[in-house]
Amino acid sequence: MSRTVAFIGAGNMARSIISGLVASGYPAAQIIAANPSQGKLDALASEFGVQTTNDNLAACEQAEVIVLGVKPQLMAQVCAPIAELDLSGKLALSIAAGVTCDSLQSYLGSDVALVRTMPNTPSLLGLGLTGLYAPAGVSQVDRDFATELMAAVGETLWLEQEAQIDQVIACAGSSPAYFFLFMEAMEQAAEKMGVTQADARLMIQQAALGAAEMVKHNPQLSLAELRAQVTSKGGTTAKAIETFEQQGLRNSVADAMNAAVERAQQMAKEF
Ligand SMILES: NC(=O)C1=CN([C@@H]2O[C@H](COP(=O)(O)OP(=O)(O)OC[C@H]3O[C@@H](n4cnc5c(N)ncnc54)[C@H](O)[C@@H]3O)[C@@H](O)[C@H]2O)C=CC1
Ligand SMILES: O=C(O)[C@@H]1CCC=N1
Repeated sequence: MSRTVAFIGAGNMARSIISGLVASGYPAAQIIAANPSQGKLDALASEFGVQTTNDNLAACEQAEVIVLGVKPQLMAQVCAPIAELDLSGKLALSIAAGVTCDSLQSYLGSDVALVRTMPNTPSLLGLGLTGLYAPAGVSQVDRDFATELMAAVGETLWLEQEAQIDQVIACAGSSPAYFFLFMEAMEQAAEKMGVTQADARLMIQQAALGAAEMVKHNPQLSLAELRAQVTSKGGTTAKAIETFEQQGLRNSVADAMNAAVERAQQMAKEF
């Protein structure tokens, strides 16, 4: 049976998960979205038929699972009143970057079982990826429920060490934005060539979708082999790739991913 899930903070990421969950058949009546702004709640209620409230505590009392979906800097202040409730038997699932299990446990107290996750916004379409980590002592039933919940919106990856959550941030949590940036840069370059914005967007969208599907459907081929299939000797792609390599694309990507990890580590000290 589905457990009642309260989303505390119903912003971009929570909305993506809610949308994916409802699309996968999770009963909307067992999802509660709690957020201060009425506009977001009204949109969630009309789009997905979920319950809504601006009372975090009422939502947490009603729910068996509490998804903490607020910004990391608000986590301590949002958890303080929740910790006053009887949380025994409840599962808290955090989606926040840079807030450790130790911090979460200190904010919520020891009665609650904790799973720390790192999802991403493609969950909206059921195409997400969520990294999950739970401290020792969290029951298999709770681990299985967390897996079931996040598997409804995409792939799941259990992690042995909490520090691996920061790797998931760099590779999957933050990375949809890297691809959007790349596509944005391509769109701008295409427009400078005289392509209309609509045509540029369509071409880039199809190339990105097709490339991702080719990766998915050809696990036997390395990414370098897939690239080689497009790259005719002495041809156009070779020139484009040579330009990326000469301008240090690989270093830029590595620096960016390391910067994401470092920021997550820094946030873990702040929040
Ligand atoms: N956006 C993304 O791609 C991802 C975000 N995350 C994590 O998800 C969390 C939320 O991020 P976003 O959804 O991007 O931010 P957001 O700003 O869109 O959502 C946060 C929501 O919390 C609400 N809120 C503020 N104060 C509150 C309170 N006292 N009680 C209840 N709700 C309150 C805000 O009104 C807002 O709707 C962050 O901790 C972030 O690290 C994790 C993975 C990916
Ligand atoms: O930018 C952030 O901090 C959050 C975590 C991963 C994606 N968005």
